Amino acid sequence: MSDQTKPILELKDVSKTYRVKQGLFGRAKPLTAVNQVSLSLKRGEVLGLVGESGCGKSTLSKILLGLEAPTAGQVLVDGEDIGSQDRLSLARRIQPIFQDPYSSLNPRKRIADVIALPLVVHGIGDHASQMQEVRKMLDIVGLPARVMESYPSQMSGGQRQRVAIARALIMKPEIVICDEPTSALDVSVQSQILNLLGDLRQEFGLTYLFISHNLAVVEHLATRVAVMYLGRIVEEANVGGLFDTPGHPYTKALLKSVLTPEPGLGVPDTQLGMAYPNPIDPPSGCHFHPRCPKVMDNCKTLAPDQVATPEGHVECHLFTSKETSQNVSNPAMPN
Ligand SMILES: Nc1ncnc2c1ncn2[C@@H]1O[C@H](COP(=O)(O)OP(=O)(O)OP(=O)(O)O)[C@@H](O)[C@H]1O
Repeated sequence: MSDQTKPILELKDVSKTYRVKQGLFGRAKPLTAVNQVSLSLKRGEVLGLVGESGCGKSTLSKILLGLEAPTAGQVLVDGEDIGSQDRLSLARRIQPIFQDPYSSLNPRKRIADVIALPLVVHGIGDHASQMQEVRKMLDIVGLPARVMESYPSQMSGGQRQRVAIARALIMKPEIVICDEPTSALDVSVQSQILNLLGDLRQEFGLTYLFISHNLAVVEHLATRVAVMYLGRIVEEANVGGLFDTPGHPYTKALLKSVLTPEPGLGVPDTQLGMAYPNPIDPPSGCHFHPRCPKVMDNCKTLAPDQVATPEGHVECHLFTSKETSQNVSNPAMPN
């Protein structure tokens, strides 16, 4: 039996830099989408990864699924580097559920074939046993067996997301990367899918990386939360701590955005004024400083170090600066 206390998923200083050409004759410039990210998930944990559009969430999920190679750093599953694993063993360990089930399901395939696809691709079982597995999975996700003959276009958004969940679980993975799994759904259907994901986690002991720009959705499922800004994890904490005593000014802005109307829709309205920076030309010092309501002089020139907090860690000069030394007795709460 595997060691339950050891991390099942570990990212060690993972970075991804693309070379991006600007204009027809421009020279390619580096764009760092993921910048020295370290994360660790224990079996059964749900780590929520939150941040605005463009912060690097999807790039990180592609790295975890083996769809992109990191430029630097290591991803370990059960202590093994994913770079050294073949596609089948990786697929047996990590499976994705994407945002828009319509575009991630082949519209020309019957639901039975959509769900069986991972088994077919990896040559697992014969047709009869694959169809038996599909029936089992449909039952698990709460769909009747008769939908096997249907096509994605004949199903509702919620039903399609159940199909996507069945397809992910048919490989009996240990880890599921849920990339905005409810953002494309009506608010009423969102909670049904979140409840289903919660139940499945209990039943199968799954570990989730739950990616979302919506903290309200993350609060529903996550045990811990990592907040990402311009490729870096700027704060990580247990879910209760992050919501009760957020440390980073960016986390506070994201939390305020949860209170805006229609929390499930669109990108968060962070009320931070300036637009999100372009990662091809990141601000100096702390990348958040041009938008930060608490900006200090050293924020403009110095990148903040990671500081431990009672709940996790944070990267912000408010936690290290002499200007806030009066708060050092409670480093989670500079005002
Ligand atoms: N293949 C690529 N080539 C060049 N730049 C890329 C590539 N993929 C992503 N990027 C850039 O990397 C940054 C992070 O993108 P990413 O899609 O990971 O962010 P995100 O947080 O998932 O955003 P969204 O929620 O909109 O999907 C963006 O500036 C994006 O333009």
